[in-house]
Amino acid sequence: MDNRIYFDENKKRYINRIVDDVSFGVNKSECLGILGPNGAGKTTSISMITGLLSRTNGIIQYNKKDINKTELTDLGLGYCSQHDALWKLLTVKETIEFYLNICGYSSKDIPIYKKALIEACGIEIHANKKVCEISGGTKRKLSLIIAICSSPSFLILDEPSAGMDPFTRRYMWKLISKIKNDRETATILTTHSTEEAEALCNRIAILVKGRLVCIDTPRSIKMNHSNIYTLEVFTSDPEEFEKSIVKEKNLFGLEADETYDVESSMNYQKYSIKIKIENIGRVFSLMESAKDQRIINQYNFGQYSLEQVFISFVNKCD
Ligand SMILES: Nc1ncnc2c1ncn2[C@@H]1O[C@H](COP(=O)(O)OP(=O)(O)OP(=O)(O)O)[C@@H](O)[C@H]1O
Repeated sequence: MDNRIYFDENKKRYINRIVDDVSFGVNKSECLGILGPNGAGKTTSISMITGLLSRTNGIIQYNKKDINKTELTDLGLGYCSQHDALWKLLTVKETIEFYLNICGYSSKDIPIYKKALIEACGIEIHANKKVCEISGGTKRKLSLIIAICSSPSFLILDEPSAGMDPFTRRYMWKLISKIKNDRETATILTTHSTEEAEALCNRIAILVKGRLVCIDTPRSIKMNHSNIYTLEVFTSDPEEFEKSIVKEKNLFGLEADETYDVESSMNYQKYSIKIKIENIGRVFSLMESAKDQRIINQYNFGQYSLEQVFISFVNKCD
């Protein structure tokens, strides 16, 4: 049995530790992305970091202030939860005014900040609509406005762009990056999207089954897997390709004890292989000649993307 599931004699019930041995820090002007599959423990981690959930072990500090010994309002924290917590019957404007009020802005300043926030998020045309009348993407933007309206030093975003179309998502990415750079905000965000993590984050922490399996810059994560390549082949005769090109010609220049992974479907083969750099030219030239001989129709050969590295981490932990 997993040692994270144990029986608590005092409470007379089983306890399941969802997140285990997770430790990291985030600097000013830095964005750390927590990347993980469904159920990895991202929201649980964020909930502990923001004090919404208690924890059994460890320390959480904001600028050396312990979260347990400091008033939440003194931490300088802005939080955007995964689920939009908005009042349906307030308008967008009224919602922003309400939060600016709570943050202590004067009645003279509120209209100025409200206008600036609405413009920054590009939601001017929705400003007078009720929350129940705006789309999911606009609700996410409004939730982000609420998180940033106190000008926080620390910004925590749980899947900020969930449910957004690619255009809105990119707009949101620009906005989050601008906040981070202009206000030197330390940001933590969770995401399933390697594209989002790469676009926004200075460092990425990969969380699988409640454990950190990797934390580094996107470039270093990819570089550490830079000897892994994928070859996609479109062919009407996969068996012939496998026999005459992969095996007989030793397509990947592998030693006798080296192997490759292959996924097959009717007209398609996908190989994942560790390749020595000196064999890369060989793959291209053998694939071009296979194309000339009509053994294959088309191919695609390249280095592992961040997404493939992420999938490989998740598969290794299965
Ligand atoms: N209140 C709860 N009681 C018991 N188990 C819970 C509770 N909340 C979450 N879990 C479990 O904790 C694990 C981690 O959930 P969590 O929501 O943190 O994952 P996540 O990485 O944020 O997932 P997703 O990407 O789907 O949002 C899951 O197995 C989930 O079933």
